[in-house]
Amino acid sequence: MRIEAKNLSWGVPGKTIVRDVTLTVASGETVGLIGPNGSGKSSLLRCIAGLRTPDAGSVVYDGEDIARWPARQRALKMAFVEQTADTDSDLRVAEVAMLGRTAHRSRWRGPDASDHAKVAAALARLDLEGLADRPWKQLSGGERQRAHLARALAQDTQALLLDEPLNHLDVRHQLELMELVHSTTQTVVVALHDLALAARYCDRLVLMHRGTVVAEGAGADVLTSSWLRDVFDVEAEVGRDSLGHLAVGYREPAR
Ligand SMILES: Nc1ncnc2c1ncn2[C@@H]1O[C@H](COP(=O)(O)OP(=O)(O)OP(=O)(O)O)[C@@H](O)[C@H]1O
Repeated sequence: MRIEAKNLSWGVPGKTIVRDVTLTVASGETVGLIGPNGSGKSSLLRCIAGLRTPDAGSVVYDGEDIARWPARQRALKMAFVEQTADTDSDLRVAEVAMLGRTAHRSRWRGPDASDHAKVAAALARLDLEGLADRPWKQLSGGERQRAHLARALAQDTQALLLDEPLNHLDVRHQLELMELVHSTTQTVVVALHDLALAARYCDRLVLMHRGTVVAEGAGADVLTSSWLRDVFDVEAEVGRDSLGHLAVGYREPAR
C-alpha cells in the first residue's frame, strides 16, 4: 500500500497547522515522523488517516483519493493508534483487540474462528496473552498502549499509522514494538519523539517544523547537529554508539 500526501494543508480558523505537505511512503516502507511539540505530526497523521478533511491537497492510497472512502473502507485499509487513545468502557483486553475486527464482519455476524485467531496472534505479538481477560480499567498505562496496538494489528490492514506508540512503554517493549514496525510488511507512518530509536528502526525520517516538512531522508541525513539546533532548538552532537547505531548527545540548554 503506497501512501501519498499531496500538497496537503489543514488548519483551524485563523491558523494553518499543516502547510503544503507532500510526502510519499512506498509500499512496505516505515517512515518516522519527527519534530518538536506542536510541529504538526499528529495533525498530519490524522489527515493521512482520513479523520481530518484537508483544506487543500489530498491523501491518496494506492492511487485512490481517500476523501470519498466511507469509514468502513478506511478501517479495512488502515489502522490508526492515536496518541491519547483511550477506551472508556468495561471491555476486557481481548475485547479491545477484537474491536479491530469490526470492519471485517457484517453487523449481524459475531466473531468467527478467523477473527479469534487474528486477535490471539495480535495479543501474542504485544506480549498480552496473560492479560487477555483483564478488564481495561485495571491496566497500567503501558499495558493499555499495547492493547491499542494489538487492536490495530488485529485490524490486519496494509497501512499502520501510529502516533507516539512508545508512550508509557518500558524499554524492552519499546524495542520490541520498533522491531515489529521495522519488520512488518505493512506500510507504516509513525510519529516518534525518541530520535535515536526513530533513526535506528525507520527506513526514512521526515522532519516537521511549524506544520511543514523541512527535511527527509536516512537517519544520518536528518539527525544532524544543525537540524537539531534549527528545529529542536538544542545543541547536540550526533555520533555512533558502541553497537554502531546513531546516538545523540545533548548539551545543557543555554539560559
Ligand atoms: N483542533 C485544533 N484547534 C486548534 N489548534 C490545534 C488543533 N489541533 C492542533 N492544534 C495546534 O496545532 C499545532 C500542531 O499540533 P499537533 O498535535 O499536530 O502537533 P505534534 O507535532 O503532534 O505535537 P506533539 O509532539 O506535542 O504531540 C499545535 O500548536 C496544536 O496546539
